[in-house]
Amino acid sequence: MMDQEYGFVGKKKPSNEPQYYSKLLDSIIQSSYDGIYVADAYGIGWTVNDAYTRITGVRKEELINRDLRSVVNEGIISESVTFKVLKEKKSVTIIQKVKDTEILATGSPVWDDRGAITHVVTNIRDLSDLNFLMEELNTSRAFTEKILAEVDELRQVENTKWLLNGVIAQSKETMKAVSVSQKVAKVDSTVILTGESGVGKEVFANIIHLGSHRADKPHIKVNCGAIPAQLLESELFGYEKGSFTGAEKTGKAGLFEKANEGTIFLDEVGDIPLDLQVKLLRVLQEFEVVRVGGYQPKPIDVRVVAATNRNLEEQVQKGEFREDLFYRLNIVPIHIPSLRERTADIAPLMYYFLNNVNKKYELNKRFQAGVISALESYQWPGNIREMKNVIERVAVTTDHDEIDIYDFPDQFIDNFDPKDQRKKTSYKNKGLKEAIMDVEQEMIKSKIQQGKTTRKAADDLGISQSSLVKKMKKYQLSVDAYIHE
Ligand SMILES: Nc1ncnc2c1ncn2[C@@H]1O[C@H](COP(=O)(O)OP(=O)(O)OP(=O)(O)O)[C@@H](O)[C@H]1O
Repeated sequence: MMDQEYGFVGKKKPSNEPQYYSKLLDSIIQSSYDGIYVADAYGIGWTVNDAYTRITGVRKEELINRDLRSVVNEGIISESVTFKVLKEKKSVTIIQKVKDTEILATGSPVWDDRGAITHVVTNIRDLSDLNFLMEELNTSRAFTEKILAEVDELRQVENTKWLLNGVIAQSKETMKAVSVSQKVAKVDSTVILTGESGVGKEVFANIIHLGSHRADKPHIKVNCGAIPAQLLESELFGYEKGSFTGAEKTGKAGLFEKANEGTIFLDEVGDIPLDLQVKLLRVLQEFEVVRVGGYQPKPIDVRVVAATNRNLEEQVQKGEFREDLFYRLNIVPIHIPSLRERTADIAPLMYYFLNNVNKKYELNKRFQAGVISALESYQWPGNIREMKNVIERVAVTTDHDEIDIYDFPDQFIDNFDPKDQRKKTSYKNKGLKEAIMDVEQEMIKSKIQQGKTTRKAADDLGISQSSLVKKMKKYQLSVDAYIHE
């Protein structure tokens, strides 16, 4: 059965003769890819394989039956691992020089039944082979690191896309504010966002919080102007039990405490009454809060982002805002321009809000040609908030799908000058190039206004999707605000 298992059936069984094993051992030693050299307990060379000669260039006759001491003395090998093994009575690995080749030599003792060393088997490897492998490993490690860094970068870009998802930034002015916000998000400096009501200061506060290391910690938003002055202190800093009538029995943590480890967004900071401003200044200086009715300061780790639509410098001059608090808040000021100052954002914002309403209410509304340019010249006193609301209102109240300028409230129509519109589309006073560009822009706008995807619009216009996207960029028609399938 065993014979069958091992494939000896019909063949000659291996001999038990010592010569047979000696031959077998020799062929095992010869078949090794590593160099093998065996010496006896006296340091006399016993056998050596061809790989040893291949690696070191030392011929068999220089080693076999020769005392290793003389081999070392003749400088054939730099030092003997065999003698080290014989001395230390254990396996030893050294780096050895054999005829100018650096090799890694591992010597291992062979023991007899009485515990004496009879031979030392030395296994050698060319270090240049190993160095080569090491280099390859390092190269492949460096390559892997590069790939990982690229993956990280891509992930970062993805995160940025996600972060900016829903934030339209087409104009240079808005892009600059976005880029400063993203930079400042990485550090803990106090930021003050300034700009008229409805320009998107809260949107920028979100960019800062979400881009910071505090992104998964609380983001507490306080509209300081909306909370009655007498309540604001206890809202911001909390109160101890029984500190005033109507207070919760257990006391209450303030918004600063709730924002611990995260970000607190102090909207309308210019509305904070003077007496509270002192307390806020202390918090910003010491980073600790004392609850109303309490004495014990509590340390807090909060990043402060403030916003105001007032002119704080003017308020300081009038004595309505503390100068020291102003400088504390004004570490990184970011001004968000009004919509009038960034007209390049108007068209993409309009499409963006109309798309949102269409999706939300399953509508199919689109702007009639001319509506966008009329709205571009509107003054937008209420900024983006006004635009968002008016587009939603017009989209849901009109019966027809094509939104006309006359569907907008009166102040928009008052602003709309049809003669001016005609002038805009009259090419008489223009050069050929300019007139062609105007027609091109008008045609693209009108296709896009029909709510078409860039692919469909490109088909209709008889150009490729990529050249449509290029042209949209050229005419500053936001590409991101449109659908691309
Ligand atoms: N760049 C933008 N892209 C898309 N939507 C925006 C953008 N900026 C603002 N909005 C939208 O406009 C509206 C008003 O923005 P937000 O509340 O941030 O303005 P604000 O400056 O903080 O106003 P206030 O001074 O009154 O607090 C919000 O619905 C917001 O989502």
